[in-house]
Amino acid sequence: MIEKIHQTLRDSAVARWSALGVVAFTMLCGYFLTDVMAPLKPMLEAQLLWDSTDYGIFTSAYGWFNVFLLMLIFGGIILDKMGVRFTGLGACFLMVIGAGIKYYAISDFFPLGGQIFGINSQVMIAGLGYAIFGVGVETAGITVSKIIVKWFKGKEMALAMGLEMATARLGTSLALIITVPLADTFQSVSAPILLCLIMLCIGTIAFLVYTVMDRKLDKSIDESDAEPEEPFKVKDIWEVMANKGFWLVALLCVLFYSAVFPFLKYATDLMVNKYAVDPKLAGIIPGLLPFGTIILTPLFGNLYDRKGKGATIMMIGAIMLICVHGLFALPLLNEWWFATLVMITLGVAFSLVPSAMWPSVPKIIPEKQLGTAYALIFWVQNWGLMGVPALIGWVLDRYCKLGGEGQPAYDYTLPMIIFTSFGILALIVAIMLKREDKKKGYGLELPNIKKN
Ligand SMILES: NCCCC[C@H](NC(=O)[C@@H](N)CCCCN)C(=O)O
Repeated sequence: MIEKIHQTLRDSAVARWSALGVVAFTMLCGYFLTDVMAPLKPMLEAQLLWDSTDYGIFTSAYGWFNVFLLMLIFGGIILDKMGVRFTGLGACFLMVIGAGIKYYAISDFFPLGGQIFGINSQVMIAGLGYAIFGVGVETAGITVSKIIVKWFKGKEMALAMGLEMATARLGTSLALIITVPLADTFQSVSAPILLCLIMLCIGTIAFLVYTVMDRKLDKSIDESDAEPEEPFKVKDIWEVMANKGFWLVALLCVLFYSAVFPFLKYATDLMVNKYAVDPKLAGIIPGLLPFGTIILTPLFGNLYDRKGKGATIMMIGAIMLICVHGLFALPLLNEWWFATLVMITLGVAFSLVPSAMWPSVPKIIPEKQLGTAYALIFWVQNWGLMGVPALIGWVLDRYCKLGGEGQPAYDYTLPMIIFTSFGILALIVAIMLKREDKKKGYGLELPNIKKN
């Protein structure tokens, strides 16, 4: 009898996995647009006359509003105060608006030749759209993280987070693999962006469906005799920020992700310039990376749920990251098959760290502060997502130009040394996090599934 009183909708496996499927699809649409321009870099240079600095500026726009206008932090506070339905829908609308502006800037309707602040106006307007989209997709990301904790705490939380990331990264894979063929078929650089825009509209409808499920979950929680959650207060932000474990996760996050997502933005170009892969096929090799993580992230998440060892998993991932970028930096085996093997190894590293890092946050931070905590971590991470692509673009133009025929050719050694350094710093932070866990007893090395 008592058991029955405590039942809520999250105790239904069908309900919680369906809810996950719906929000994960929304994230897939978001990730598709996030990475759609990466394989187009050579085309943007050849057809729209962008250079690497333009591309770096555009790519860094993703974080402009999140970082400088603190939009992500506001997003986290709104999330904790207003809940997942309101915040998630708002985030979806921002993604659609941003994608629309970006499409307009890259399409044939846009008048070429202008400048804003001395920068190609097409780059700036596309950047503006990407910046608005960036606020939307990042806020959607923290909202979905909170949704997963809401449905899966004490259950298969790391597996659920792993599956959500896997689905979202399917969007990255799609972006890397189908973009160039699509642009070629329609003879237009903007065609893939239009497809993203349509997908984002469908993703928004999917989130609308989720809001119905969320309402039902809240109703079932109200009807059970579960303890009501304490409301979020502004002082909670300071509490989160005073937590050393939180800062170590945030630092690990920015260092690790700075060596992966910004790398992916240049990986197609690296394949062309270092491994002499045909530009039409070059997106396939980096496209394997998210594909690998699609299988491995849930697998490692499941391992963490059952066996624990979260802090150790993060350390192993950081070590692998160092080896991978080190191998890309070294002047050896400039062959496509070697690049493919190294990329697959990066996929393993990129599955290990996130599968353990994100589900570790609820072990360090209480649930009512989770929106704010995830938002702050994403905010710190966005400094890297914004700054590193711009830095690499500048380094390529300034120090790495080789002056190939027709298209600019680059020596990628220096950028790869920069990415390797992020890996080394990430390893140091991962070691510190393991020590802090021992001291404070967060339970990062313990399984997530609570045995009844
Ligand atoms: N439950 C946490 C999910 C985070 C997933 C993580 N995403 C991010 O870190 C985003 N801030 C950046 C997304 C950039 C997309 N190219 C992930 O591993 O995808």
